[in-house]
Amino acid sequence: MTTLNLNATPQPQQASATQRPAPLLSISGLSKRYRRQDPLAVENVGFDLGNGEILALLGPSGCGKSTTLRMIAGFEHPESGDILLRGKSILDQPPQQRRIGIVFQDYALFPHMSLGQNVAFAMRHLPKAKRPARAREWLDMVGLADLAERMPDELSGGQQQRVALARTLAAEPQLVLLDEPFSNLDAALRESTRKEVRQLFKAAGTSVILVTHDQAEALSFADQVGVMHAGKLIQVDRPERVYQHPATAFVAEFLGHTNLLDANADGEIAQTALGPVAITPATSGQVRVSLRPEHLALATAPDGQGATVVEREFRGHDCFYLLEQHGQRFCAITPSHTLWQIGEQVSLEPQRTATVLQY
Ligand SMILES: Nc1ncnc2c1ncn2[C@@H]1O[C@H](COP(=O)(O)OP(=O)(O)OP(=O)(O)O)[C@@H](O)[C@H]1O
Repeated sequence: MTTLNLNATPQPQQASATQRPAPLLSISGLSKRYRRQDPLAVENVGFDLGNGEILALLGPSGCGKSTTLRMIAGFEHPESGDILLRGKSILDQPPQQRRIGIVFQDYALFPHMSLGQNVAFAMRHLPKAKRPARAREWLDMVGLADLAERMPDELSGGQQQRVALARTLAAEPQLVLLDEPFSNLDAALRESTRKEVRQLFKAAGTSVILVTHDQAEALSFADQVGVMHAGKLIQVDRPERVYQHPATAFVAEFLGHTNLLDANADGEIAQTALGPVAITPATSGQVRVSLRPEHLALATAPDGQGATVVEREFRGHDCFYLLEQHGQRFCAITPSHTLWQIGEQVSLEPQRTATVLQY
């Protein structure tokens, strides 16, 4: 288990090139506009992906995630920028030459072929005689070797998704792109499938880019999370860093509930509507900070003092509260062993360092 030191000095958003081995994929200044009258669908996007690394591109509908993926795959051509795979530009290569595997939402197995045939179909780089045995190995890797003779319509959605992955991996791609691959699965299956698929990629050492608008999926599946908004890549960092130290109010709010507080900073402390709060990075002047609801502690306050509980959502292991103090609203999440009722007076005590946001 990783213990987060929330008071530590923030690390740079991306480690410098000298600390990291040469990336598998390096994207710089990537922009795309579909029609002249439209705004840029993707604007000046850049990031690196290391060998065996999983990156999630996360953002709301229409922010440019799929367009970025389609440019990497070669289905769209960028207006500007470059895409380097193992140090060489692939912009002039057609999709089939890029050796990039893609898994879409509708995993589209060939309905008239057995699972074994579906997987073998992807292995055109191997002699025909070797394909069935190798197909079994890939199916074994996704835990479905016993079902090689079955037809796709004889499988559950999660099993079909695993076959689609086996088929993608069987082509031995340099990089795998996943476009919302779990969104057709029901909630319980989605969680278990994505856990299995992550283990599979890690075991195979596959480099992956996942596109999703589901923050829980991005945080649990990826080694790095890139948050996109209106065509721009706002922040790329480890999941715990983007959650604990969001760069902007948009990132903070897209990754979960937060308290956005206007504050007057003086070094490592800022004055806020909740009193003095420790902040990072140290700064001075008027700032806006993000304080997560689980970083606020509640305690019973005398009548007429503190905040009033306005809403309460009991969630089993914890409880989500909406509170009002001097006309301002705050949210808090506390363990459910102690519960406050709507209308009760509580004091709000910041427990952790708040993050100074960029405007
Ligand atoms: N073929 C197209 N022609 C014109 N505009 C397009 C085309 N494809 C996407 N767009 C526009 O480009 C922008 C980015 O779309 P994109 O599909 O990349 O977003 P996204 O983040 O993947 O969204 P979603 O999560 O809904 O798939 C949107 O404004 C969209 O309407």
